[in-house]
Amino acid sequence: MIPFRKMHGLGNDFVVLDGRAAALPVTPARAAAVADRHFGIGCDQFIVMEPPPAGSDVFMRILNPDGSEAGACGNATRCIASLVAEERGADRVVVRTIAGELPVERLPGGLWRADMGPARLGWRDVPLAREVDTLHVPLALGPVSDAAACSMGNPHATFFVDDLDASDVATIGPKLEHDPVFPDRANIGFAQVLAPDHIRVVIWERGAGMTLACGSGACATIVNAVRRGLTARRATVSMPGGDLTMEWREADGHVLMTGPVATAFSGMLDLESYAA
Ligand SMILES: N[C@@H](CCC[C@H](N)C(=O)O)C(=O)O
Repeated sequence: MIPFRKMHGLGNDFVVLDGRAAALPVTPARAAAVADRHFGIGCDQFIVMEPPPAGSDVFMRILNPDGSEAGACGNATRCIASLVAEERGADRVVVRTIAGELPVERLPGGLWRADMGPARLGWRDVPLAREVDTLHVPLALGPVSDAAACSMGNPHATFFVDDLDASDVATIGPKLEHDPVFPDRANIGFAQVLAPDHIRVVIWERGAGMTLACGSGACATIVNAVRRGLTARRATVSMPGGDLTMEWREADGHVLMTGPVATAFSGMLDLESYAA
């Protein structure tokens, strides 16, 4: 039996395993089975803490409920950083993912600020299947068109809409996720600018579906909104699960994300009882 912790950031929820002391028998199929909300524990992402490479405090492996691996998960970055920081009595830790190093610091009021790294804006970075302007990707389905794309260590596309409540994200999102223009698929955001410092967004997550919040999606939203001249570099990004405070820093192009972390419960998991 393996101890697990169920955490979330704004309702974007995670099963967290600690594989730092010894390797765990994690496979994509087992992660998918545990993430299943009816036959497993249920989560948006299955997270494994692994020994830290040099220069970082923990390695965070991110698996989606379909078993695919992701390079970034903003909400889990804050959660895992908070665990390691508590262990060490530290206020600042560096989380490493397959996409890079993410420094995270504790702020007053139970908040954590993650430096999510630079937004990558080239078509090969996203990646897109062919050379197109990432600020105006020629992609349209039903009522939405003209996506803005970027990478936050994982691929994102944002559609700016006039009325988010009229957008059928759950129907359109999966089709856009699998559009051939995204060779690695993509997380799809539907964003409504409310004010120069406030955006609402709902994200259809690659490999996961509808989630209450997506940290890397909030990063992509502010980046694409600024690139389109729709908002300032600092803004609140509101999602169904709550708000993140975002900044796309001018000096170095890094995206800073501030928000809460929470543990819902912990328990023991018989991982090997799931088919590998
Ligand atoms: N919930 C995450 C993003 C998780 C990964 C994503 N589904 C992908 O495959 O890229 C976040 O908070 O950023």
